[in-house]
Amino acid sequence: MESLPVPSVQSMVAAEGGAHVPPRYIRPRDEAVATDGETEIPVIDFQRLQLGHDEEMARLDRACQDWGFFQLINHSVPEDVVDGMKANARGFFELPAETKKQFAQERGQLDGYGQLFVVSEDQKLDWADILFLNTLPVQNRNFRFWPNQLAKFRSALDKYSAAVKSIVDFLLVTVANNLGVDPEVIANKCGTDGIQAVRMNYYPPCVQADKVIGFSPHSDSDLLTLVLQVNEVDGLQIKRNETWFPVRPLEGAFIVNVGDILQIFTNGRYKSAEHRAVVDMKKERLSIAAFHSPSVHAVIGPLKEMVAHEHEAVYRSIGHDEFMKLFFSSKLEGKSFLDRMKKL
Ligand SMILES: O=C(O)CCC(=O)C(=O)O
Ligand SMILES: [Fe+2]
Repeated sequence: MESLPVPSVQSMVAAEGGAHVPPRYIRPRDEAVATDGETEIPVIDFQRLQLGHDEEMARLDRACQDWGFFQLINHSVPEDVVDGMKANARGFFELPAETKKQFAQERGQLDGYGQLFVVSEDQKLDWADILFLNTLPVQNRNFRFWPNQLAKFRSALDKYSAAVKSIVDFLLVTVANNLGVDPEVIANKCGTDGIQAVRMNYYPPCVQADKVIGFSPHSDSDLLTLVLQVNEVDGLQIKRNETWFPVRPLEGAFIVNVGDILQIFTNGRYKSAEHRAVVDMKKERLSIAAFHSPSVHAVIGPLKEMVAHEHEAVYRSIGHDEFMKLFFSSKLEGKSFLDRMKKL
């Protein structure tokens, strides 16, 4: 199978000492950036949700409406599971370039090492390398892309992905309760073959950090994403009212994004979060995102419970496989993809 003709940013930086940034990576950045974003971004306490605190549930509901984004503290993923995943993600990007090449994505496939959303030869590129792996349903796992050079990679990813899935399952029940929808309705969309994928992002330092983008502005296409920042270097930003807010993850917290499918399910009541990543001049940055979507057999469209008689459905309903084809064939351009799901 042919692999994608996209060079690894990491090997490019290693080869040149980062002195030269190829034009294909130079990107304009002119929007306003807030300086005090971290104080405004909602923080949700997982333990309080589990204890059924009404106030915390209401705060979650507001966070999903206003920001589509929050930090989740006091969650139940054990520290050793988080640390094991961080160590193995780092371990992957530290493998020799020749070894990483064995895991290069193949054309038309998502799994593997490379970049996502490369839809044309002349498209501008992100200053980042990724390792993308499908984790659920199990038949979606393509172990050819799971680096067996790292003895503990597989068990670390197994434990981590199972732990974050149980958090997302609980959040989705709480979300349904907040919406006044039977939690079974969302659970049935996921069924026994709900999709989970994990994406490890590596952003090398860049001498012209203000001229490149680590991750193009986008919203995630799924229901809920849990993001873990691996090292101390910040870079994630979230857009609200035309301003980018830098995110400073709280110690031990997950960053949670509402994805496009949850926006569509709720007929727009909840908003998926537009976000991007910027890079540092001197330090590398790593993050791990875990995406959670319904079964491939589910219909993606507004839940009928969310379309009251007086409201019209804002979005079309299409099969999940068709939805994914549409998403991955679109360039990452903020939230423009969702417009393609709007009813005409
Ligand atoms: O690097 C980050 O913090 C964000 C990554 C992200 O948005 C993604 O993987 O979808
Ligand atoms: Fe994202």
